[in-house]
Amino acid sequence: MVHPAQGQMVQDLAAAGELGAPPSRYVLREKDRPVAATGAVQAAERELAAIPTIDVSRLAAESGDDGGEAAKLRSALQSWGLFAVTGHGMPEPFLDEILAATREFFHLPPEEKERYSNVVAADDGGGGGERFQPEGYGIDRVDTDEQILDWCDRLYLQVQPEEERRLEFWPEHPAALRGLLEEYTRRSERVFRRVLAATARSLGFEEEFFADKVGEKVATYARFTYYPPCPRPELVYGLKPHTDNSVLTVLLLDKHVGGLQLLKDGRWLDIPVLTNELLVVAGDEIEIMSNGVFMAPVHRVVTSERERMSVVMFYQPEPHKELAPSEELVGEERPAMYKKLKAKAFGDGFWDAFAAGERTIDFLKVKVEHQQQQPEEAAVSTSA
Ligand SMILES: O=C(O)CCC(=O)C(=O)O
Ligand SMILES: [Fe+2]
Repeated sequence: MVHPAQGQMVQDLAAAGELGAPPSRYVLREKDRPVAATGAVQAAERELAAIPTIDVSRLAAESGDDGGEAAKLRSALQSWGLFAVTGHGMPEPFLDEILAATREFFHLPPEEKERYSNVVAADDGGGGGERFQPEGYGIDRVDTDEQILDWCDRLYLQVQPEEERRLEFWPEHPAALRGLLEEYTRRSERVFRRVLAATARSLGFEEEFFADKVGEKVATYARFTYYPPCPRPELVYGLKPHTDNSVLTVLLLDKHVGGLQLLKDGRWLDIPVLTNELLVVAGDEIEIMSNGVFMAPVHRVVTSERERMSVVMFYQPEPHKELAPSEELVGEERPAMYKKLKAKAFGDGFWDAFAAGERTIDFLKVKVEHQQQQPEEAAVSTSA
């Protein structure tokens, strides 16, 4: 069974024109609305985040002398949960080509994109019907009438391991897209591997510390997101607040239009538009594996009157791997903050959690409830 709203692409809505305001399905409750919309009037209220930058080429230093870059990485992950990446070795024209191909894909006629639809024939025998699957082109999963929908369409593809690729969902047009995606998959994984190794080193572990827990055949998913121009950006989310289902996420952002925001110390900050830098974000799985030393930051996307794109790579552990706080990071001072579960169970839970607007860690009740001091006791001790 597929929810009737599943078939409505945001891009088609936006293109129908004369759209005075987004339909009610997209309109946020007042308390959730992004206060600082992209209009000039509110510009003064917006706060551009001075995010840390890490040079990944320095992280590779074999001698171990990286000029303090790993220490910087640890501090960036602990205070921000994300950072801009330089030294990734990808030439700017290459990144531009990927964004251009993404734009070209989303600008194809609807019937061309529908060939890769994430609504497929139900294969449960008998009755026909359709079902939603994460892979392919469309909107994110709609579960209920009440769910407020995000102002974006996306193409979601598993790119690794290679034998898991379902090429029938890889667009044939524009012709350059497949090759670009293959090349980007290779290059982006190098960034992921380097950052993961340095993350381990920054905690005093061997470089393979996290890599072994993740496995050689990381499950990698590419998400191409298209945020159509929105007539009333202050009423909707491009993408609702969430943390990523990943160990780490590597993002290639639109070079012209901002919109990504980070929740830091209770405030939403704008991630600046980057040019030749990538962005790395810590995901739920590193939060669990590090026993909360690194926390996945909550982020969201706000829209504007201009279209926007991003190409995002999610790196997840091999599905059969156990996801758990690393023993070396658990002790009397720091008891295990998360329960053990299979990487696949966590990954599957993400989609239910995302549709419900919750963090997977909360939705699946992965946090361990530690005995807290009772409020009465606290009151007694302070008044004594
Ligand atoms: O489009 C963006 O800037 C961010 C997208 C994002 O957070 C995601 O795909 O998980
Ligand atoms: Fe995200």
